[in-house]
Amino acid sequence: MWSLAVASPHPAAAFAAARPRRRPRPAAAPSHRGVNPQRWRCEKTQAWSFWSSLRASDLPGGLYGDVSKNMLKPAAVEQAEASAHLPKGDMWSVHKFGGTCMGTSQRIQNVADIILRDPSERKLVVVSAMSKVTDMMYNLVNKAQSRDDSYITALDEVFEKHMAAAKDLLGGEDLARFLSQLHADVSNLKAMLRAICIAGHATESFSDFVVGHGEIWSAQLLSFAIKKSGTPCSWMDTREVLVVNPTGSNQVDPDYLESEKRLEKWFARLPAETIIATGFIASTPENIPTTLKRDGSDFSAAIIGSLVKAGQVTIWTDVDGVFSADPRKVSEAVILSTLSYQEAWEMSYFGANVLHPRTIIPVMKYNIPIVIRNMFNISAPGTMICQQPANESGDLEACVKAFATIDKLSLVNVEGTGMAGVPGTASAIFGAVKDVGANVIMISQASSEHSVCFAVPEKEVAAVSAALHVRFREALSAGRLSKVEVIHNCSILAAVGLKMASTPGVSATLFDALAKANINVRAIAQGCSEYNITVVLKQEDCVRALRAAHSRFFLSKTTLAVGIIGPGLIGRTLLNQLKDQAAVLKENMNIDLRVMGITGSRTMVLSDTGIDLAHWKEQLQTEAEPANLDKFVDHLSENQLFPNRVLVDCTADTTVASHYYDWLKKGIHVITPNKKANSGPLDKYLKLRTLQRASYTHYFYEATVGAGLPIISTLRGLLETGDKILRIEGIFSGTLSYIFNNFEGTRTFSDVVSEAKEAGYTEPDPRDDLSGTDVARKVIILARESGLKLELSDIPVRSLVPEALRSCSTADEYMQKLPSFDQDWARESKDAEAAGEVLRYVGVVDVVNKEGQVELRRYKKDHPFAQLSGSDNIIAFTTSRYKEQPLIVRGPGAGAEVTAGGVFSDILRLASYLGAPS
Ligand SMILES: NC(=O)c1ccc[n+]([C@@H]2O[C@H](COP(=O)([O-])OP(=O)(O)OC[C@H]3O[C@@H](n4cnc5c(N)ncnc54)[C@H](O)[C@@H]3O)[C@@H](O)[C@H]2O)c1
Ligand SMILES: N[C@@H](CCO)C(=O)O
Ligand code: NA
Repeated sequence: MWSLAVASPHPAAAFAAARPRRRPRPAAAPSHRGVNPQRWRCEKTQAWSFWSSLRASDLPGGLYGDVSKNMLKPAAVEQAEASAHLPKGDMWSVHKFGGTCMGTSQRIQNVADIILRDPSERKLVVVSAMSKVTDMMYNLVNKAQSRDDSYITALDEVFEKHMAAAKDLLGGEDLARFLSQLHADVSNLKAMLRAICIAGHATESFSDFVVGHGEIWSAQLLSFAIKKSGTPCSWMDTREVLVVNPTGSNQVDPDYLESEKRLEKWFARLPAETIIATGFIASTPENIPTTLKRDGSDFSAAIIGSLVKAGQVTIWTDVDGVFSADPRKVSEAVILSTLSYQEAWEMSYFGANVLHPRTIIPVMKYNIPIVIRNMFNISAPGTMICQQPANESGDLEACVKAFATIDKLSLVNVEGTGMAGVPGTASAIFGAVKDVGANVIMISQASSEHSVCFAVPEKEVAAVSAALHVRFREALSAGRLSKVEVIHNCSILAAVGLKMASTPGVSATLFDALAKANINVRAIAQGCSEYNITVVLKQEDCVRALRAAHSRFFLSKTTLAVGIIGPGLIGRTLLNQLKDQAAVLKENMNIDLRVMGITGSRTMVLSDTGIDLAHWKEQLQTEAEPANLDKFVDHLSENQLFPNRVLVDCTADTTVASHYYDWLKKGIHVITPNKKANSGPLDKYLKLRTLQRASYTHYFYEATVGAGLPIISTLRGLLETGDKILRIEGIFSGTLSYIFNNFEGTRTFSDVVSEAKEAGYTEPDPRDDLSGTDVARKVIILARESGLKLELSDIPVRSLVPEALRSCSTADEYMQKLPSFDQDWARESKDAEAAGEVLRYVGVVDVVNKEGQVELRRYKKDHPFAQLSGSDNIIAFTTSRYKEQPLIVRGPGAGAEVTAGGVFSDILRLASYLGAPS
C-alpha cells in the first residue's frame, strides 16, 4: 500500500495536530435530539420489512423473532436514556480502522487508546471486522450452501475468536453482556446457516447479513473497550442508518438524503459523543441488509463523514501515508504530507490503494480533509488529502506529487490516411472496442489525424484487434487504413500533480529524465485538466523509468549503477577511490554510486544492490563466477533499481573496446582510460562517435590522453567555443617522460624502464610505450578529436624497441633481454648531452597539414620540454586564439592515482549530466 508524502509548505501540513479543524457548523448538519419513541417504532418497522424480504422457506421456524430482536437491540439502545445532551459547536472527528488495525485484542485496545486520546468532543469511529473474520464468515456461507457440515465447527472458531478477544479486553458485567449477545448471535447464525444448508442456497442478502456480524462484533468489542475507561460510548449498527442502492457491477450508490434522515433518527434515540459504527454494511431502501461491496469500510467512513459534516476523517492503516511512488520499486519514495482530492483520485486509479476513488467523493463535496495514518506508527503525521490552493511558486518539484505505473498493457495503433478529416472514425474505433467489453486506459491522437492509438489491458487486446479488423475490413482493403497494429508488453508511467497545470517545464523535465535513462516513449497523453501526464513505454523499461523520473523530480539521489571491467592497477585504484569517496558523494552531492559488478578476464562478481567495496577482492576470490562479459553487461542493464548504468573499461583490451557501440546502443554509458576504441579503425571510431552524438548516452575517455590531466576536455572547450586548432605538440607518454627525465649519468636504460614499470606508468606490456605505439594512439585520439580523419598506420613512429626484441613473446622476456641494449642507449644519451641537449619523445598533431608524427627528438636544455620531471606530460595547443603563446597543460601524465582520478572525474561528470548538482 502507498501513502502520500511531499514536503509541501501548504498550511495543511500542520494538520498533524490531532484535533480536527473547527468550522462553523453547517446548517444542514443533522440535528441530534433526545429519544423519540415515535421514531423508534419507525425503525422497528423497517427492521421487520428487511426480515420479511428473506424467503421464509430459507428459515427455520422461530428464527425470525430472535434475529429481529438482535437487529433491533443494539447495545447502545440500552444506554439511550442515560446519554447526556450532545454538546454543540464542535465538529465530529471521524476515524476508520480496518481489519488489520482490529486484528487482535491488543490492537483493539490500542485503537481504543487512540480514540480516547483524540481531544475532539465528538468522535465517530468506523470499524471493519477483526482481520480474517470477513473471509471466515463468507466461508461459513459457502460451506452451508454446498451442504458441508463443517460450517458448524467453522462457526465455533468464529465464536471462539471473539470470545477470546472479549476475555482479554473486558471483564465483569461488560464481558458478560458481550458474551451473552455473542452467544445469541451465534446460535441465530447457526440456525440460519442450517437453513441455508438445507436449501443449498443463500440469497445475497442472507449472505450479507451473515457476513455483517464481523463488523457488529468488532464495533461492540471496541465500544466496550472504550467504556471500560469511563468514557460513555455507543455502537451503531449502520444497517439502521446507511441506505444504498445497488448499481450493478459490484457497486452501490449511497442515498444521502434517506441516510441523513435515518441518522437523525438514530441520534434522536442515542445522543452519544463517542460512537463506534460498523463499517462495510448498510441496507437497501427496503431495509434488506447489504454491503458497500468492494468500496468497503473506507467508503462507510467517507459517507458518514459527509453526513455528519465531519471536521476530519482519519483512515488508520498500516502504512505511514501515501508515498510518492510505489516504495517496492522506488526505495527513495517519500511520504507525501498533503495531496489534493484530485491527486488522491489519480493516484488511487494507479493502484495506490490507500483509498478507492469513491471514498473521496462524499468528503470532497464538503471539503472535509481525509488523513491517512499508520496505527502502528503513531508518530508519523501521515498524509492529508484536502483541497489545496493553486501553486504560486511554480516550483517543478511541487508540481509533480507522485508517480505511478500500470503494467500488462498493449497499445493498439490504428493508422492510415483515410482518417484525417473524416468524422466518425474515432467513434467507429471505440465503438468496436466497447462491443468487446474492453477497457480503454489511455487514448492519443496527434492532430495530423493519421493515427489513433490507445492502451488496453494485455488480456483484452486480442479481442480488440480482431474486432477492429472486422470493423475496418473494407477500409483496410481499400487502403484508407494502412494498419491496425498491436504493440505488446507496454506499461504506463504517469506523473500526477494538480499543480502541473500551467507550469511550463514539467513535461520537459519528465521527458529529459526518460531520455537520459535511454527510455523510449511509445505514446503520450495529457488531458487539458493537466493532473496527469501519461507516457506509454516498454514494460521492461517501466521500473527504470519510474525511478529515473522520481529521482529527477524529488531531487533524491542521482543513482548510477557501475560495472568495472579489468580490476588491474587502474581498476583497483578506482575501486579504492570510489570506496573512500562514496559517502561524501552521497552526503554532499546526492550521488549514489553502486558497483553492481566487477569482472576480470577470468572471474567476475555480480551484485543486485552494490558490492561492498571494502571486500571486493575477497569476493572476487571466494564468491566469483567465471567471467562472461555478455552476462556481466546483461546483469548491469537488467537491474531495475538504477535507471542509469555505466560500464567502466579499465582494460587495455581491443575486444572489450569493440563492444562500446552495442553498449551505448543499449543506453549504457561508457567511461574508459582504454585507448583502443578511439585509436582503432577509423570507420568504427566514426560510427561510435556518431552514435554517441545522436543519443543521450555518454562516452567519456579523458584518461586516454595525459591520464588525469584535462587534455580532452581542454581541447573540447577550445573547439566548442569556436577556436581553431593549428597544432598540438607534446610529451604524451608518462613512461617515456619518466625514462628520459631519469636516464642520466651512470644509470642504465633498462633500470629506468623497470622503475617506470614498477611505478605503474607503463602499459600492461611496456613495449606499447617503448615502441611509440601508445604515443601514436594518443596522437590519433587528439587528431580525430580535432577533426582529422587519420588511421594509426598514417602516423610515422620511431620505435625504441630494438628490432631483435620486437618478437619477444612476453613482456617479461622483453624486460629480461632489454639490458643487452643499454650500451646503445648510453651512447645516444651521451651524444645529446655533449651538444647541451636532452632526448625527448614527442608527438605532434599538425592540424594544418592534416598529419601526425611521433619522434625521438633532441631539445636544448632550456626548452620547456627539457624542464620536466617524473612522469610529467606536457601538451601545447597552438590555436587561432593561442597563437603567439600556446596553451600549455603540464603535470604527471601516468600513474595509478592520477589515472583512476581522471576516470572517477568522468564518472562524476556523467552524474552531473544525469542531473546531479554540479
Ligand atoms: N597506468 C597508467 O598510468 C595509465 C594511464 C592512462 C591510461 N591507462 C590505461 O588504463 C588501462 C588499464 O591499465 P592498467 O595499468 O590498470 O593495466 P593492468 O594490466 O594492470 O589492468 C588491466 C586489467 O584488465 C584485465 N583484463 C584484460 N582483458 C580483460 C577482459 N577481456 N575482460 C576483463 N578484464 C580484462 C586484466 O586481467 C587486468 O586485471 C589501459 O587501457 C591503459 O592504457 C593507464
Ligand atoms: N603508459 C601510458 C599510461 C598513460 O596513458 C604512459 O606511460 O603514458
Ligand atoms: Na586526460
